[in-house]
Amino acid sequence: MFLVGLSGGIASGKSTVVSILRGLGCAVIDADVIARQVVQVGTPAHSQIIFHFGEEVLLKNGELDREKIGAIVFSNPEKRALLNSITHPPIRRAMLRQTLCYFFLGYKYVILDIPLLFESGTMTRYMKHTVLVYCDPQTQVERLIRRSGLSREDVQKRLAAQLPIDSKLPLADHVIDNSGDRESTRRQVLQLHHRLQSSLGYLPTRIAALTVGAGLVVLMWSLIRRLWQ
Ligand SMILES: Nc1ncnc2c1ncn2[C@@H]1O[C@H](COP(=O)(O)OP(=O)(O)OP(=O)(O)O)[C@@H](O)[C@H]1O
Repeated sequence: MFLVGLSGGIASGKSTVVSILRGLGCAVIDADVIARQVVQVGTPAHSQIIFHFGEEVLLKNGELDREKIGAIVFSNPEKRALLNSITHPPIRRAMLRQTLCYFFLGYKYVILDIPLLFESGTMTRYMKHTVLVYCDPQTQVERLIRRSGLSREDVQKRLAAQLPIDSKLPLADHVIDNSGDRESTRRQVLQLHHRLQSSLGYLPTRIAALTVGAGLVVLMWSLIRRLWQ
């Protein structure tokens, strides 16, 4: 099995592409969903965040006020590093657990949908392939306005706070251009899926796992034989 990192820009079409991939039966791990799960009420990360950031970052129902925490860490790199040091280890563990599940289920590749994959600089090294869901900046603005109802000015501000999507183009192994209609995107996703599915990149981990498994069986067998003798 091998890992495929998928990312894009705000409203570039990541969810659209992921839902096509899921429809094809692909294994997808959503980093955003995991990031929410690990800070749910009652989790160790939730308690640590209250300890370091105070109860003022909570909503009335005890959940974290993501907007408030976002505003704090946006302007304070130390707090951002602190928050990351609390949340990243359980996120990594959960991703690893899900990846192993898919491995044992026999999937050839697993897609990790990571919004800041290219910005993180470290995650790409674990990926055999990286995919950028691209959308030309003008279409991106129009779709974001339509989806959010924000003014053009606010949308431009949001986009300016992110790495421009064009600068991610040279960083990706594959690009799905979602600037056109949904059918064109679907065709590109199908092509990519066939390419990844027919790749032999999954063999090294399978062979390694089979070798370890066979080694364990031999070890157990010789232990049992010794006990019987
Ligand atoms: N090919 C397309 N044609 C028309 N509209 C599209 C297309 N792809 C996506 N959209 C619309 O654009 C908006 C953004 O798409 P989507 O939610 O897939 O992007 P995203 O990258 O997951 O966004 P974000 O990360 O900001 O949540 C949605 O309203 C979606 O319906």
